[in-house]
Amino acid sequence: MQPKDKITVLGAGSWGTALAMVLADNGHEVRLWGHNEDQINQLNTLHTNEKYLPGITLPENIVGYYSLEESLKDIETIVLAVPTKAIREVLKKVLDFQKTPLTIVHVSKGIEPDTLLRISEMIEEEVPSELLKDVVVLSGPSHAEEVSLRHPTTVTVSSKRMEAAEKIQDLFINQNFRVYTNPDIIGVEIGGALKNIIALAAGITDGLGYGDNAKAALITRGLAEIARLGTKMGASPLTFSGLTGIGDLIVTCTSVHSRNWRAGNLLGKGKNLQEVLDNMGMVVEGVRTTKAAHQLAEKFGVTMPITSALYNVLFNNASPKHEVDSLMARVKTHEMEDLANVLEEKVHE
Ligand SMILES: NC(=O)C1=CN([C@@H]2O[C@H](COP(=O)(O)OP(=O)(O)OC[C@H]3O[C@@H](n4cnc5c(N)ncnc54)[C@H](OP(=O)(O)O)[C@@H]3O)[C@@H](O)[C@H]2O)C=CC1
Ligand SMILES: O=C(CO)COP(=O)(O)O
Repeated sequence: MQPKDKITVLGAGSWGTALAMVLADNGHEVRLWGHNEDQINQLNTLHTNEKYLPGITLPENIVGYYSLEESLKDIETIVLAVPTKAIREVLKKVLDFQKTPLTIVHVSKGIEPDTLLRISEMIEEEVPSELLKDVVVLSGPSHAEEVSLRHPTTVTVSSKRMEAAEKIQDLFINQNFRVYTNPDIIGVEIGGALKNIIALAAGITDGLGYGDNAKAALITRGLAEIARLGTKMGASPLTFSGLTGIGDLIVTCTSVHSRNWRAGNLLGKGKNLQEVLDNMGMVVEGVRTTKAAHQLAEKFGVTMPITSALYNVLFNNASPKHEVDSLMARVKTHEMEDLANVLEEKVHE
């Protein structure tokens, strides 16, 4: 039997709450911190989080905290479950109180525009090394709505130190929530962040009424460009055929739970970006990540046609249909570029 731990989850949105439920199901003492006092009161009195997981009853061993300081008392492990753009702000507040080293498990999916840092790198930049024991990422095909119903789900954890990843694997794993390890932290973070771009694009083509051929093309060619950039950044190509690569890409491009797919769908139906984001009520990470990936593609000299097309729709007011037409009219090319290069070299030998 795994020893029971005390864990604080920072961020009482859909994913923070669903992961708190997994930890509570495993018998841990779970503190769920959120910055909305009414929501925390509801959590402690009614054991629900109606805004983010309507209709779900939370286990009673999840205790809501509005005071960040209280929530961090005697804690060695935190799960950071806020949108990427809030990470630095929340970490700065944590550092106002924290005097002992933490293991930080981050579960967000994004890349920071302009700095072009992955989330583990942002954490390492914000938290002084003497207060940071390990950074672990948990990622994979896992919509909060289904995790909260205890439907079978698989995810992957990764860290620079495998013992740290294995410890977090033990904290979360149970009959409904299977956790794998993978030593490739770059690949795990890049796959999780960039699949949101392709999910926005898949939503757009669905909104345009293009159907399954277009979606299959986006998933496959999307994975090709994610892997092309990821390997240039130091990831293992194999990671992209795993849960945090193709796995998360499939779920996000095909599920009605996906906020990125839903936002894309509305854009494809002709809605304006600001209107879509204002009405979503939850984070749509792919918008910022498209900006970051566009910058990364330039920095690493990598061709990312789907990302560029989406960038034009989101930030240059381009028409989605025009961008799809342009993608289809690109200069003809090989499907397997690396294989084609090898074969061409052989012909010339
Ligand atoms: N939902 C899912 O199924 C999954 C989500 N993820 C990732 O998890 C991360 C969080 O997403 P998710 O929980 O879905 O997002 P939600 O939009 O559901 O919730 C975000 C939560 O973060 C809170 N928050 C936002 N800004 C701050 C801040 N500055 N300080 C404190 N709290 C803040 C929000 O509070 P408020 O309501 O007051 O705004 C809300 O409670 C994202 O990176 C997402 O990609 C990963 C896997 C699955
Ligand atoms: O990452 C997710 C599922 O694995 C959640 O995706 P969305 O943010 O698009 O809902």
